[in-house]
Amino acid sequence: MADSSVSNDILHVEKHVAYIRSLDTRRDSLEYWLTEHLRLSGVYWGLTALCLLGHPDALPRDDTIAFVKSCQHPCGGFGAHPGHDPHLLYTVSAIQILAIEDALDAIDQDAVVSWISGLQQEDGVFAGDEWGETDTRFLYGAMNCLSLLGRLDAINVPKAVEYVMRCQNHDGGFGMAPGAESHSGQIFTCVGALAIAGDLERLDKDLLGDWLCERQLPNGGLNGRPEKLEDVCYSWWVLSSMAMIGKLDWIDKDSLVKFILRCQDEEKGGIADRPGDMPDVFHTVFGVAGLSLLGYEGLEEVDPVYSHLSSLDFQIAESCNVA
Ligand SMILES: CN(C(=O)[C@H](Cc1cnc[nH]1)NC(=O)OCc1ccccc1)[C@@H](Cc1ccccc1)C(=O)N[C@@H](Cc1c[nH]c2ccccc12)C(=O)NO
Ligand SMILES: [Zn+2]
Repeated sequence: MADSSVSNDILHVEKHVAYIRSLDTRRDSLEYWLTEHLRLSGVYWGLTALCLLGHPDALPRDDTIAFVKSCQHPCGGFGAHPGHDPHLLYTVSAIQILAIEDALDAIDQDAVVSWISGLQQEDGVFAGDEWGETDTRFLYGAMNCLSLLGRLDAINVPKAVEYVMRCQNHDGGFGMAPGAESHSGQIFTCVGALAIAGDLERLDKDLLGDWLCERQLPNGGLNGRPEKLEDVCYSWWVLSSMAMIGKLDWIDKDSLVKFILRCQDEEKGGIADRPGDMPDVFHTVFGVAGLSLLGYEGLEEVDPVYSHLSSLDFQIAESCNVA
């Protein structure tokens, strides 16, 4: 039960740090074992949240790097956990963790690069693994990874951009494939891919900005598609896309900040998808990242393209001028 004495009009930084640090110790919880298939992403979410909250050293750096290394397969790709098959989703998380820890030289980078470039299809899109399912999420993941490694030269970027533009809908949004319905998450991946490729000018920014700001509901939260419920993580996918196209001021920032703060569990720490629900590390990182983008004081700056610390920009800038 929410303790009425604790207010939810401020960010309870220390509670969230303690919540994240407690995650790895709760091996008794069913949730811990049910999320093994997401573990490497979970480490990325926890580490990024701690960095944005100003506590980068709260997770043991050497253990984190050792865990990431233990997930890499000889083929170069990473699984979500030792023994899990390699997939682009978890390879993205692995490279983002190592970039944040400034430990990219701890892994076989050439193997990662050749595995990712091997996933690009004729039409420019990427498969998530050798089973061949394609999605703009994987195209963005490949661009994110390779630009962090300074190896965008290893893939056909113009072909990837051409595929993304084929996914643009008449409402200005993007879906997971050509003709698929506009969806805030897929918009984030398509706009992020164009940003990394340096091709943002190909977007219809006003039409897309209209679609994105219509995601904001009277309660201040944002949803992922028309008629859907508000959700903290969708607030992030919409907000970061708005930031990338320079239309952040089209959002009512004050009511969104209040919505995210209401989603906190002010006793146990952590942020949920909407007020009153159980918090999890995924919504915690995207809630904090959203507050950072909205300029909430005391938070480290977040990079909307890579959804992690903007202090890594020097690396990204270098790799981008490779494109
Ligand atoms: C697999 N995931 C999802 O499907 C979530 C589920 C959800 C949470 N709240 C409402 N639904 N949905 C989600 O991430 O949708 C956003 C999205 C969708 C497509 C593309 C990009 C972002 C979540 C995990 C999860 C599952 C269940 C409950 C809470 C979190 C997830 O891992 N999302 C991925 C989506 C994603 C973001 N960037 C990417 C780049 C490449 C590939 C995937 C992603 C992620 O954030 N990776 O770091
Ligand atoms: Zn969510």
